[in-house]
Amino acid sequence: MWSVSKVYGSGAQSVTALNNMTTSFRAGTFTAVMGPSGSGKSTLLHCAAGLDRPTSGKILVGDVDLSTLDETQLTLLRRDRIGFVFQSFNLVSALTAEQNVALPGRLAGKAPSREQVNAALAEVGLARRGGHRPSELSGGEQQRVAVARALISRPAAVFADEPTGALDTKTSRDVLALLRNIVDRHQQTVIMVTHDPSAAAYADRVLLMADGRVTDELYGPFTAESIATAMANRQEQPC
Ligand SMILES: Nc1ncnc2c1ncn2[C@@H]1O[C@H](COP(=O)(O)OP(=O)(O)OP(=O)(O)O)[C@@H](O)[C@H]1O
Repeated sequence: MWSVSKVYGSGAQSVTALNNMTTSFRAGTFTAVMGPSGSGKSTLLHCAAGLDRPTSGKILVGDVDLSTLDETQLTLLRRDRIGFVFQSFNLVSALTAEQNVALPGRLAGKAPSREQVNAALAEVGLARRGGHRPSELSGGEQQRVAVARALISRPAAVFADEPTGALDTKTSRDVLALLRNIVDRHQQTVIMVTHDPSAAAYADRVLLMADGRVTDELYGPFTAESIATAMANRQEQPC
């Protein structure tokens, strides 16, 4: 994305969520996006994933300039090339876990086989829960169904917004290991917003944001401590 700005509202009420931001996400890598509340992390994710349009600037997914796409084309691009693991934006409540996992493929006219669906659910440890609806699953299990859905359609990029925010430590580690796995084994690209240094430690790179811009980039391998220390040091620096 190049020189991207996103302004919500207008006049005195306007909020600049992204301020001339330029960055890129290399294919087959795992990036964590961190920064204080309100720094623009979710807005970055939504714009980069084609869920929202920037006010100005250019966003390329592969060689496609998102601003040249109409709503239908944008929907198709999201369906075919992008996976989402969002807390608030997850599963279709009327469908079973199996049906949720199969849904993107079915919508794209490439319905996965029962074996593929079962293999994806087994990979996230839910082999026996395929017949259950989201309301019958815990938060962590629902999140793992969302990861299975991202695994099965093999989108080029997977966007995750606080994917472990509501999970306990053990379940968080499982979900993060799954995200790491889709990068290492399948060369998919993962972009994850998190507040948690131990979640960010699974990434190859950490983007630190403040006031709608990238203020720093850190490169792994990381530990939770190394990220926490780097963030604390930057906060202490005078502006
Ligand atoms: N729909 C909206 N209308 C008006 N302002 C908005 C809207 N969405 C976000 N903002 C504002 O844009 C700024 C960036 O928001 P964003 O959600 O991207 O931050 P964030 O870094 O993800 O924050 P958090 O860590 O709290 O989730 C904030 O000041 C927020 O209040």
